[in-house]
Amino acid sequence: MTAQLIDGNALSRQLRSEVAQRAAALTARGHQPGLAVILVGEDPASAVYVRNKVKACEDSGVRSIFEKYDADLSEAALLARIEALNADPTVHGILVQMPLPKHIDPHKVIEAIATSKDVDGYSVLSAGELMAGLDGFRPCTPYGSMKLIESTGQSIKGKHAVVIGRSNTVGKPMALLLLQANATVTVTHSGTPDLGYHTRQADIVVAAVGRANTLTADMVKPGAIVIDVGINRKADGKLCGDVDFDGVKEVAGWITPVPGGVGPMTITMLLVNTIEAAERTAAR
Ligand SMILES: Nc1nc(=O)c2c([nH]1)NC[C@@H]1CN(c3ccc(C(=O)N[C@@H](CCC(=O)O)C(=O)O)cc3)C=[N+]21
Repeated sequence: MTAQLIDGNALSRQLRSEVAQRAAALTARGHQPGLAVILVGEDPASAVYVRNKVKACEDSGVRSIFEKYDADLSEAALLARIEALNADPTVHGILVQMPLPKHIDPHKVIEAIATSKDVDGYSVLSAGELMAGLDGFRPCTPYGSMKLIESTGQSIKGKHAVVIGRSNTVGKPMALLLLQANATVTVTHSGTPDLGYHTRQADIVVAAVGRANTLTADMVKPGAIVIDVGINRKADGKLCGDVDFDGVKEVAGWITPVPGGVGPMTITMLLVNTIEAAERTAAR
């Protein structure tokens, strides 16, 4: 193994201890930060992530308000719950776990969340703020991925970063954050004919497609930083990312594992955004 492991659990512990201090300070002033987490339906993976989020809140002194609904909950009922949470001054962040059942329009739901409580950073306004270089909540997965890249100590400015995937929640905001950090950014996707042609030139690769073995050793420049956002379940039930970890770790300079890389950092940045939201309210 030539690559250094970028440990998302270790970085999370470090950042979450800062979150816990800020939460304690807010609580002492009568403003305990609160995060509402809404789960609709029985998707088993969603149940795991949501449990991890609620546990992370408890460990950091953030109050969690967990609401679980049956898959047949109506869209109107969900929107009404969001309205109530918008109006609740003890709730600083609202997260509706995706994916939602087919009969509920996720866009409508996201836009119903007050921008000041959009700690997922999924709303059109939050996306616009990121695009315009304004302060606002950044989506947690790309935000956490930036922290993982920064943790290598390597400067991002002038580096060539290649993002694989163009989703609204990861690929697109990731490209914007890398641009903001003065990287030269290439965004590739399922319609890119020769992915390796691009990734071989990359100093930083962020893989976010949701398909195992998308990035293999022959596609990586020696010494590159490789961030694996993928979460795929293998036939044996184990998790793996989009990167062929065993092959790529022999070529890359730095690499994130799955699990233990981006996943825990997604939750950490959710906590950071929630604290930020609570601090803004307390300052008013
Ligand atoms: N409104 C909304 N916000 C989200 O942030 C959101 C979402 N919906 N829907 C699904 C995705 C996925 N996601 C993960 C969070 C934590 C882990 C995580 O903790 N992963 C652990 C392993 C967990 C396991 O064992 O399955 C790790 O990588 O080490 C993974 C994935 C948040 N998402």
